[in-house]
Amino acid sequence: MTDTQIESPVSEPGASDFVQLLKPRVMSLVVFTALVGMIVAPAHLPPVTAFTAILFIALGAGASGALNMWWDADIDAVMKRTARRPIPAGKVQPGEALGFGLALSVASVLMLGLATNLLAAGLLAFTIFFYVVVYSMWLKRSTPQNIVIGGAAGAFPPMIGWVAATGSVSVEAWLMFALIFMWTPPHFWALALFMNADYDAARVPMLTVTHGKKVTRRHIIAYTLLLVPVSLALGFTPIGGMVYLVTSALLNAGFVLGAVMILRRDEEMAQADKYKVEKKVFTFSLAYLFLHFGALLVEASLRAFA
Ligand code: HEM
Ligand SMILES: CC(C)=CCC/C(C)=C/CC/C(C)=C/COP(=O)(O)OP(=O)(O)O
Repeated sequence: MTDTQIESPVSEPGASDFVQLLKPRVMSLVVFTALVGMIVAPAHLPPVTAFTAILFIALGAGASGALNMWWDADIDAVMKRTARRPIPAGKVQPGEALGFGLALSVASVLMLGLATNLLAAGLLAFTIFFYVVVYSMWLKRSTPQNIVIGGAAGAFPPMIGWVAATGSVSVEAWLMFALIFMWTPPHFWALALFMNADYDAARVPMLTVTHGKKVTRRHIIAYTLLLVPVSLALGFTPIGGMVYLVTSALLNAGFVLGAVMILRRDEEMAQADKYKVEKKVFTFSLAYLFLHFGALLVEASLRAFA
């Protein structure tokens, strides 16, 4: 982190500033995917243990968000989308965010280990490390492949949920990982197409900045096409089924269509309608992931009542 443009504190930080450090909106999808990973697993935890485990996975994810905001405060201060975050806004001091993030990281890993098992705790620790050190500190500022590799961090939560319940990793857990891993690039690049100015100003080497939007549009369709077989494959495992397969086929058709529309547009067309299609595809990407995991949940309930 460098010491650019971070205002000195204007007031005592409030609880809501610390909640913001946890990146709660992104956390919501992390918690949901972890919960589904836990519920669809073949072994089940007692309800109180399951609730405790999800709470600590959520806190671990939040802790990594706080550490990311501590490290990226200089970038966040420059970007319009992030300038009002607690550190650049001067509401929380960098040292406070660092202490908060470290304390929560240690506590969440220890507590998950005590509540469930060592492998789940180890995976949570590795995920926090991957997001903070590998993605934020290393890749984000050094390569346009940052989000492709770094996206692995966001792909671990369902596997952590699964391992918390079963104590081991399996093909289904890897496929849930692969689904999020392949989904992350089109999810992020759709957004980068209309947020490019922010990354350009902050000199973050996102693909849109280093290779331009035309190349990014091509990358979106390529990764979306790779996502299709990966997402459908889950439907043929013991946690899949017809409901999942039909849902996945429809969602994939929608995502591929969106990616094709993005590919066929140039910058002039996108600017003319204020990136309407790119914005829709970004929103659709969130629904895509949510509904895939939702369909897994439906399959689990059908099995439970069969
Ligand atoms: C390295 C990988 C990723 C990058 C670079 C990325 C980037 C972003 C960015 C920049 C936003 C806009 C946030 C805002 O408006 O403040 C966003 C939104 C979002 N992302 Fe991602 N994302 C990544 C992976 C993920 C993963 C793995 C998940 C969950 C499984 C996720 C869930 C979400 C959600 C739920 C939102 C919407 C939040 C809102 O309502 O504003 N993202 N993402
Ligand atoms: C269990 C656990 C530890 C999970 C956490 C992993 C996680 C949610 C990773 C998601 C990656 C993510 C939201 C990147 C945002 O990029 P960015 O940080 O560059 O975005 P920004 O510009 O909004 O800060």
